[in-house]
Amino acid sequence: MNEVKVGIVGATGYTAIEVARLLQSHPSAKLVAATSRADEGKPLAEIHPSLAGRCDVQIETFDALAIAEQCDVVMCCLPHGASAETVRELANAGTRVIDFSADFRLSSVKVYEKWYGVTHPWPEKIGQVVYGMPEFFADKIRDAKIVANPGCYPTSAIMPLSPLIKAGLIETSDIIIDSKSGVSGAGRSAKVATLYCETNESISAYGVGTHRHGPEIDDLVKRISGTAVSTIFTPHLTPMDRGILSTIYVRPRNADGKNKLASAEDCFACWQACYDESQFVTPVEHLPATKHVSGTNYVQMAVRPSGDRLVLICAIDNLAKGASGAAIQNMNVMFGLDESTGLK
Ligand SMILES: NC(=O)C1=CN([C@@H]2O[C@H](COP(=O)(O)OP(=O)(O)OC[C@H]3O[C@@H](n4cnc5c(N)ncnc54)[C@H](OP(=O)(O)O)[C@@H]3O)[C@@H](O)[C@H]2O)C=CC1
Ligand SMILES: CC(=O)N[C@@H](CCC(=O)OP(=O)(O)O)C(=O)O
Repeated sequence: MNEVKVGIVGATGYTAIEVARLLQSHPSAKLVAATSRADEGKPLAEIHPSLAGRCDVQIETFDALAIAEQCDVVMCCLPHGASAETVRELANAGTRVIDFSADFRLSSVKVYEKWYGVTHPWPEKIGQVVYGMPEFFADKIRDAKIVANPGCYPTSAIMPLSPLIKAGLIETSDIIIDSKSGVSGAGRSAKVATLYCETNESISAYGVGTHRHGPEIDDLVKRISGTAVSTIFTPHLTPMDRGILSTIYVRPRNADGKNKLASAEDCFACWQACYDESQFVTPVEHLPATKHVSGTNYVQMAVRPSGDRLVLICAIDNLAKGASGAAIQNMNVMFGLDESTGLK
């Protein structure tokens, strides 16, 4: 097929620069348009100097029809709440959209409105948009007009948990997810909590019991495994640029009528079978670290016994498999390319 023409809405943020960077080495896709409200008229490379000399796209003001005319697909990199209306305008204008926000990820409007504290502008679409995790939903992504790109923390929990729940190897309640993220996860817009002086040499928990990614994890694990789960999710901000490490404490079950509890080896074998065909998800023997996957679309996961529990460790890069890498992977699936094109 012809080169896929890509636009970015919200082009001055962190996920946008990662999309632009990945597209520089994509053999079958090209960045052709970019928009932002504050920096209209400037070269994109002026906002993201690492693009100097290799990207001549100028930032435009957002106009759905103009963007749709230029692009086969638009990466909508706006904050949740602001994204849904823009996604609707783009879809109505006839282009395909990958939405980076959480506006279409959940199955229920009620749950969305409770956790996000806003009225959804396009509620009838909730539950109709495919979740952009090709490892589980590639068939629907292929023909989708709109794809809801997964959340970063949820990716690091859904991928290790779902196969184990589906195989009945672990209990569905009493799952504790302790996650740590680099500061780029909070986006580029200045917030006091993400300033250097606040984050350097310090680790802090936030959103304890209230973080909006808890319901996303439970919703997706249920959709993938067919079984309802109830998790406890606590995120932490750590002094790194990028990366997420999730440490997940679970209880093993007696699987398949066997009268012994599932072992770490059983879980590892389950992951190997589930992700046998995956080009990015890698069960590993070592304990994964964020550095092992930094700047890549890979997911590394390991399991260890500890007391009467099993401990799952999963590492991703929040800006790659946690956002822009996943979006490129989704785009590849949508346009009939090998899913790893431009990502290896
Ligand atoms: N950072 C990460 O690791 C991840 C981020 N995401 C999600 O991806 C999306 C983008 O995140 P990220 O790149 O980090 O965000 P940033 O804060 O870095 O950038 C946001 C972009 O959106 C534009 N924008 C901000 N507010 C509005 C608004 N109200 N209406 C229209 N445009 C707006 C900004 O430009 P301007 O103000 O000039 O218009 C900017 O270009 C978010 O939904 C985020 O939750 C998902 C997974 C991981
Ligand atoms: C470190 C940090 O602040 N992380 C962000 C989550 C990252 C993100 O962008 O959220 P979505 O994946 O849902 O879009 C947060 O906790 O809100």
